[in-house]
Amino acid sequence: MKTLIKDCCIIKMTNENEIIKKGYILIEEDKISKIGEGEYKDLKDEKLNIIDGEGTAAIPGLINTHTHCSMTLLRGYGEGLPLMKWLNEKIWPFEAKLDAEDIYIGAELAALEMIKSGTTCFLDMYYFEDDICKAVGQSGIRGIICTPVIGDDWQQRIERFKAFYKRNNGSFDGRIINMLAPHAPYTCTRESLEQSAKAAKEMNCGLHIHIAETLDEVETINKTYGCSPVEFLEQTGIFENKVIAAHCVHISDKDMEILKKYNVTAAHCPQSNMKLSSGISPVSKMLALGINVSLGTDGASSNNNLDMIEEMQTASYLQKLSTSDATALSPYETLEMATVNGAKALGLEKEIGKLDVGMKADIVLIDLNKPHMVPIFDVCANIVYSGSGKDVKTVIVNGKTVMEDYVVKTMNEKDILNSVKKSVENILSRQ
Ligand SMILES: N[C@@H](CCSC[C@H]1O[C@@H](n2cnc3c(=O)[nH]cnc32)[C@H](O)[C@@H]1O)C(=O)O
Ligand SMILES: [Zn+2]
Repeated sequence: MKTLIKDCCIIKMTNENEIIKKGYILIEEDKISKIGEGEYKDLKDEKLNIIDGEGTAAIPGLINTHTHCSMTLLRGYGEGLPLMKWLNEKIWPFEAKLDAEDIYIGAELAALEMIKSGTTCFLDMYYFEDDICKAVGQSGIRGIICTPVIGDDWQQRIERFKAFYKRNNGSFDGRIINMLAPHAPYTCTRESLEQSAKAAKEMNCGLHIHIAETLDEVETINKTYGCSPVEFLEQTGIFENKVIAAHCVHISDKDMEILKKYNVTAAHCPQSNMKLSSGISPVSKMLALGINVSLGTDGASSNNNLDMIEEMQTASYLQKLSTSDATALSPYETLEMATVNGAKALGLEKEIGKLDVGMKADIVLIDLNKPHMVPIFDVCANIVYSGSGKDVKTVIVNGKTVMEDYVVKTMNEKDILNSVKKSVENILSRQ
């Protein structure tokens, strides 16, 4: 069965000037087979499932390149603290009580929230990874699910990763991919970082890590190793792999040169950085230097949601403010961070991040028939500045419709919300 989306505005993300005012997208199997202006002509010969796109804008599914999915269970928990206090005093003690079932429910909640706000692919760093793969696989979206390397049992974790990777990488029609995630330079030892780098090379997979999130971190690393977090990580061999580095807030010009040299992607998380008072990442500067910068929400408890449209708005406004330049991060450039750059970060640029013939059909329809969305002088500005995840009407991933006309088809929303309540009650009752 083929699916035709008709009469929608199409933002292909192939070129800023290539926005189709009214056109169609034809989907065959998991891919886009035709895309064009006006009406699709060969209607009569084909059996088509038709989605009326009138009054919507089609964009590539949004790509969240840094989150901890089941932290949805910690939404609103541990407010008003800076990173280290937040982790040590609130988050880590809470996480110590979670079991596989909690993580599964938290991941379902995250997937549901992502679908409803237009995210079709995300990069995740959380534990009970097998359960996360299952929840995400069943939800219909794409997930790059990592095994975290943190703490004293890092050797076992790296070994665990190898078996985990064999079990899950490429599962659910290729929608699940696995990477290894050494947590951060201040929670990993030199040896555990070196061994993570080695394992990733052996498995030919990517690495996901937090880098230079706070000044505290920079000071700690400087005291311990006499250099910056980025310089230290270069020594460990981490950057000889595909690396997605969350945050990159406190980085020097020299650090940026290193990131550029190794093609490291910086996954910018502006709302989390603002909320934990971590600082402002030099995004415009990195982009000008040719560093790939993508976008992430971070976990729901430092944000407090997984809405990538809101995140785009924050990213753009924050660069305008911090550089004193109103032209900084235009709506189109910000959309690029959440689509094209995200795909590039993950090594999936030939498959997702753009709407074009031969690309996977990961498509989001944004509702423009709303008071806050008219008039339309610049459709990208309407989406990034006037819109939010709540304007996402229809979502297609890998050719399958996971939400149509605001109704999620792959998950039972009511059941999930009930399970979350029960799960949190259980967690709080544990010692
Ligand atoms: N403690 C678990 C989970 C590690 S996953 C990643 C960890 O990153 C934590 N985390 C979430 N947001 C941030 C952040 O912004 N910076 C650093 N760590 C974070 C999160 O709470 C979680 O503990 C284990 O032993 O496997
Ligand atoms: Zn994080």
